[in-house]
Amino acid sequence: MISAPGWSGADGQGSAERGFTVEGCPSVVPMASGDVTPRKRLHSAEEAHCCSRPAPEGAGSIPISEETEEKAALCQPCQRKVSELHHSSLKEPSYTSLLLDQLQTPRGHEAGLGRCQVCSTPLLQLRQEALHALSLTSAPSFLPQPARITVSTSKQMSRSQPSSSSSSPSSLMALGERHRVQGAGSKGSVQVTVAGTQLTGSLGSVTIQTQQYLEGMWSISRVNNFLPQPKPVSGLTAGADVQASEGQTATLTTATTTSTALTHCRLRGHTGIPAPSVTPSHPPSSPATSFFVRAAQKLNLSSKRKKHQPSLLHAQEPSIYPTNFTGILQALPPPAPPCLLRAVSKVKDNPGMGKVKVMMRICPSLEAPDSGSDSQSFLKVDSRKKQVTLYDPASSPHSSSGHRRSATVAVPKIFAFDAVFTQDASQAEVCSGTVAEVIQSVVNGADGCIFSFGQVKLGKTYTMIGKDSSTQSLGIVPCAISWLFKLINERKEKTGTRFSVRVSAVEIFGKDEELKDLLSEVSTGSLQDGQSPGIHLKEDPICGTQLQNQSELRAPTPEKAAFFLDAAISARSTTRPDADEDDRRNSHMLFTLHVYQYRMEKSGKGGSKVSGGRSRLHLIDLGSCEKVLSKSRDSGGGLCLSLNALGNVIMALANGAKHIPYRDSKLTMLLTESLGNINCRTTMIAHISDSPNNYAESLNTIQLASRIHRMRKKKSKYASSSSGGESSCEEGRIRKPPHLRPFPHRGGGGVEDGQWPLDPDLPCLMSDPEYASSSEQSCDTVIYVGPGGTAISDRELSDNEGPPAFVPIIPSLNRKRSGKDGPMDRDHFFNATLLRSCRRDWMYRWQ
Ligand SMILES: Nc1ncnc2c1ncn2[C@@H]1O[C@H](COP(=O)(O)OP(=O)(O)OP(=O)(O)O)[C@@H](O)[C@H]1O
Repeated sequence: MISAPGWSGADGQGSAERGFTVEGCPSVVPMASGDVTPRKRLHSAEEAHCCSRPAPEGAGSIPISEETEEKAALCQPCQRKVSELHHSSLKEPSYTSLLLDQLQTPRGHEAGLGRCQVCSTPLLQLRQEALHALSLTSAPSFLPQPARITVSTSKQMSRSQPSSSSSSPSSLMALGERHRVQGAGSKGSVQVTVAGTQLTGSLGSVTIQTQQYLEGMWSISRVNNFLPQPKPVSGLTAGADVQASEGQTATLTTATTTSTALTHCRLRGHTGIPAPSVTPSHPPSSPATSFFVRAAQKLNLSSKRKKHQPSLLHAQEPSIYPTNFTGILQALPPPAPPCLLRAVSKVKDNPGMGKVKVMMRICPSLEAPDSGSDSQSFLKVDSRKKQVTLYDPASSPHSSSGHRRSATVAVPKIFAFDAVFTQDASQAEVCSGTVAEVIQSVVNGADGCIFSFGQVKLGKTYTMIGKDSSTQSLGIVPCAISWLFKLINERKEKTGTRFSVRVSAVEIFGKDEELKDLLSEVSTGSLQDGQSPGIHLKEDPICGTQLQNQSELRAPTPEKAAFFLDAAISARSTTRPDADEDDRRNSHMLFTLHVYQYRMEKSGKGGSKVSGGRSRLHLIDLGSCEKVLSKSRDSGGGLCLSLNALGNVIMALANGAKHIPYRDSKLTMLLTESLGNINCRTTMIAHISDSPNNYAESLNTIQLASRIHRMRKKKSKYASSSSGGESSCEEGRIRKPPHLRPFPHRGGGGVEDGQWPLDPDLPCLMSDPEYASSSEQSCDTVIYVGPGGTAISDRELSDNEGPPAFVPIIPSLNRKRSGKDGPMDRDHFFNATLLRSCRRDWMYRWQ
């Protein structure tokens, strides 16, 4: 311990704690600290010896660069002490390390070090002075003397040195202390503090200069050559992980920004040149130096990485689920097909609602390559005509597949579909060909449904979900998520409509068709609650069969919706490692995107009305049909009952049967609307194999698909549970685009005006006699209005993250009006639901 005459340790604590800046006392070397309360010291008896000079107002720290000034500020014993320390250091280099050690003494231990009884200068300061003098007289390569650290911010400079050159802002700071710039405003400093024992005897902290903080440009000051001079390098050496290799922890603190902002920083020398880099041939001279060199390299590298590949950083984030569609959608979302966005501004005729679109995907056979010629001979595709021609391999003269040839040559069977995707079709082709139109309908207010269908292991899940390994392998569900949000954003910008998207995911699994809420774990955070007891199908007299109590979680971004997809896939029973063939065959996943939308509109009489509603996009990955299409139920050993029931429903629909056996299975109950209701735009993707060995199964699938393709949907006896944008009219008669329902207007005008003033692209449906059809009478009502019918702003809306409450039709209202206006009068219905809405606590938070 160094001691000096005239030193007392009594009052050292306070000033040591507070820092070293002294305001209004030129005889004391000011030290950099923003926390100083120097006026206390001015009033002390000791400070009576000091001259008084008022500091500029607001000067947090007074930079001192003139050695003579520093000397003059000290009393004579102190000056002697400084030169004594200085000479000792010059004589014995190890003495410098000793001084540094003492300067890094934790603050709590400084109480006993004391200060000069004449001028109150702390002993620590004298040591720093000695080291500073040493640095001025030593060679530039002198490394272990970083007692002075340049700390500067533009704000500081402007305050404390309004007329001085900005190139010399410097102040002193005790090592090991964190420096906070007081009142730095928009500009501040960042200090890297190195904690740990290995740096004893060397630098403990360095402050990163933030001269161009506003521009996001950061730099580290090279202090007394602490960081090596910048040298041209051929390449950057990757810095080892600081924490791991050095056993040190680096913490970043800043007065005005968070530590994450540092990832944007660019390290530069204090002259503004590029960040210092070192060649491996110049090894760092001390652990501290090497630490900061590596830190600088690391920051520089991460900044470059971030600049060039911003999204990949996110993609690398590991998923907590087996799949990571969240990451791929965030980093590399699939480009939207041009037709998707083109249609945003061109909502005109909307044909095709009255039937299920059927597309055929031919899956490459996993068999030996020589079977390719067989495939050519039994299956021919005309993509332009969208036709598939099947030749019975048994009757083919070229057959080499072991099929027994029949005596007569069978007539080729030709089937036409809405699209045929060959073995070579990419996922992108399939997705854009199937998804775009359905999404447009959903954003326009109708329901949509896409489902895959086919025999075992033909790529149904691959088509619907795909793989998360690349954008090219994404399936329909992730693409639909990404494009739906894109379309919503376009629509939002164009029309001012506000949207909210929610997600639900349900599995029907097992031969008993159990229902499982695949998102219950996410919504409750509970692991054991995968099979929600509350989820069930409910028969509603107005809306038909509805799924009740499933989790419906808000997805403000596509990434969030993809996160729910990851969660749902993970919770699905087929993801279990012990899932067998039967499990896979009997597992159907219904992933639904619920789109809520509304907009305020001016009505003709100076009032306004709110229109909106809900539409849903059902994306269904069906299980496999194993001999499901054979004539009798008994013929299939591992028969999937759900799909058998689906086959029966489709047959009944295609044959125009009066009774459609929807209730035979939960799956068909859920698909009732999608298959039978004209208000839902449905697309089926049937899968067949290109192997002649699967001819029988392929023929069955194609025949069923063809029936569905010819089938006409009918007006449902139930009201659509969606907003019912699509008018219930016969196929071919639809001339109006799907539409949102108007809510009751405020202040006149509105519904009865028959006007739709805001969106010229959307012709008014209110004048259409078919508009007042069952489709507009939803049994689920979305609440967008507050008390008094006023619109709720984004800020006012709250979101309990729960599913929207089910708002049943009030039976009395229904009875009262049914005789006159059909099942229920439109305005009466709206008023009823609006009344309920006003009482409702929950609201949606809009994006
Ligand atoms: N077009 C394709 N391109 C590349 N791989 C494919 C393709 N179709 C299917 N596969 C692969 O074939 C395998 C089986 O596909 P998938 O699981 O999607 O079939 P599935 O019909 O859903 O099966 P299951 O009968 O079990 O429901 C998967 O590994 C999938 O990646």
